[in-house]
Amino acid sequence: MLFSLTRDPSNYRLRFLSDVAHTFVVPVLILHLVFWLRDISLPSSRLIPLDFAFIVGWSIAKIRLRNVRQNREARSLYARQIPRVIGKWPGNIDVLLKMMQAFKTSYVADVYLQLFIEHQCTTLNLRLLWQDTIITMDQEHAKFVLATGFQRFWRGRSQKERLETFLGTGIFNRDDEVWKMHRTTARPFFAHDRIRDFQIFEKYTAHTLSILSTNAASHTPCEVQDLYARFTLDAASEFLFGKNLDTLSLPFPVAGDATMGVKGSAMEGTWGDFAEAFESCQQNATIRARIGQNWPLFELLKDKNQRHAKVIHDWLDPLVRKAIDDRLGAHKAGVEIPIPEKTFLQHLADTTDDPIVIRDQLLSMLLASRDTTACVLTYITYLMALHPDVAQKLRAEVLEHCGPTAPGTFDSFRNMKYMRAVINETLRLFPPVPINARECRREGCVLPPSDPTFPVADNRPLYMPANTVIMYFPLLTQRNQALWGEDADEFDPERWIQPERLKKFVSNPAMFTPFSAGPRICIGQNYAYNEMSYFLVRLLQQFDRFSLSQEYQPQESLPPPEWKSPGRNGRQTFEKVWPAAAMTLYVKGGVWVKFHRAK
Ligand code: HEM
Repeated sequence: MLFSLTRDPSNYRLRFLSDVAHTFVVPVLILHLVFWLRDISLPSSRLIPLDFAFIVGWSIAKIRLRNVRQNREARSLYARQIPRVIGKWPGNIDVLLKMMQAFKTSYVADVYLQLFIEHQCTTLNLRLLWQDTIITMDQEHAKFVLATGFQRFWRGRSQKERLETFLGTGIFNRDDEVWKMHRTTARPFFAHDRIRDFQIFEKYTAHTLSILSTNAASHTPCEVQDLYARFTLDAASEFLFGKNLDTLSLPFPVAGDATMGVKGSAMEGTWGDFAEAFESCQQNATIRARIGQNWPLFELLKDKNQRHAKVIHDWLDPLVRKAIDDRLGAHKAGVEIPIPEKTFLQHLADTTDDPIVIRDQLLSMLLASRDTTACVLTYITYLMALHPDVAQKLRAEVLEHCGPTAPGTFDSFRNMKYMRAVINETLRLFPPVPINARECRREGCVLPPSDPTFPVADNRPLYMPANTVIMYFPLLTQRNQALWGEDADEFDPERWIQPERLKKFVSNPAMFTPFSAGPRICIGQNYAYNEMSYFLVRLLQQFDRFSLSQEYQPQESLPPPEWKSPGRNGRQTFEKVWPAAAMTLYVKGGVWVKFHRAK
């Protein structure tokens, strides 16, 4: 009974208390039972230290036993253990503290990259607080987890616990049958003819560009991360539930007056409340992941996502209620809307009566469509500001295929090779999901041979323990010099065009997986390419230069000087913004950019 209750991800406190009981209470009970059976009685001055010593001894024995079991299983599979980080303090507490400190100022994912370099391997066991936690930047291991060994992994309990209050039963937070049900429901809405209708993109692109034009006329910079998040949210909300949330009409952060929000700029009003809640939930989920499975210790009395989840639910619940009422009304009147004319929300309301399931699925879709696409557009704008030659070349291609006023079409996107190259190169350097995780199911397994990043002396494959989290890093794999060449950190769209360089990726597609891979590959990939291409065509028809306005960035969002100190390498030595990750990639403090109208 208790076991099944602790398996429900919303009972994370109970699960944590049960773990605590197993560690501290069970050994003491056993010890006292032995004393009682043997009729031994000790004064508490001796009993308490004895209890303590027994708990320590019990825990050490459990860890040793686990090691023995894992070694035995690894041997039986002709595999070896994943190399382990060995800190100076028990439980690698020193490593954990060092990592937590480094997270505050380090370049995105650099904490992990340094560990890989130090240990000269692409897959490592952090063993933080005696818990196995595998990290990998190995493209072969990530491919196995996501695709070829898909059946052996799932999102697992720890990920669901972290996200339950925020994403609940939505597609990102479920496995097996519920996940399949969500995917089957969503798939028809991403069919070719649905996503080739660009009217919605036109409407919200026009609104976004009118805002940019007003700012450009007064030479005022714009905070693009916030602007693009509104563009993608408004477009997605109309696409998914036929309703304009109209966040593009709400007040914007003011240049020179903006302060730091949870991720980007702080905003006010109802949009500010929603954005703050949305971003806080993502931030909390990331902090929980860093702490590991003992995070409930810090939230025993208060779930830090509860308040934020309520703000988000208050936004979505009326929409869900209306969809269910409309469906009931239509049913009574004997009206049946054909599937091609239904919105995703109407379709969801037809498949279930449960408002919570509908809301959770909507929320997952909004998260998927807003932050990811906005992230790519933000980084494209940033990179065009750093590389005016790329902006010029892209603009020339846009004018060649669409002229100065015609909208982009599906066929023109297919022919705009440079556009695709710029988008892919941005996705390579700044994948919107830069870090992700899965959990090995109840049986351990063997990972395939490592990629060629580091020489490996022992040829035996690595053993992946059961019920263990594995974190993988598309951002590190996609910047790995061993796979991409020495210029892996440079922004160079030509690598997607020059046949010799493109060959690398064509013969080894697992080195580029911004949309993930395998059965859970992104369902909105084509929608996203279309939306980004559509927007870029319109943007470049009107604007030809973009300049960063770093003087408007909040001071604490500027890249820290130590990124340029000797011994540092990679993009951090020349980055002009602070990329950071909280479920999705973003720019700390947002990006202030001046747009220059084409003559
Ligand atoms: C540049 C834009 C995008 C990128 C880079 C991206 C990336 C990803 C990635 C990496 C995953 C896998 C996450 C995981 O398994 O943990 C994913 C899943 C998903 N994406 Fe996207 N995405 C983008 C845009 C979109 C859009 C626009 C939509 C919908 C409107 C969407 C809908 C989804 C859904 C529903 C899933 C869950 C699939 C499943 O679990 O079966 N994505 N996306």
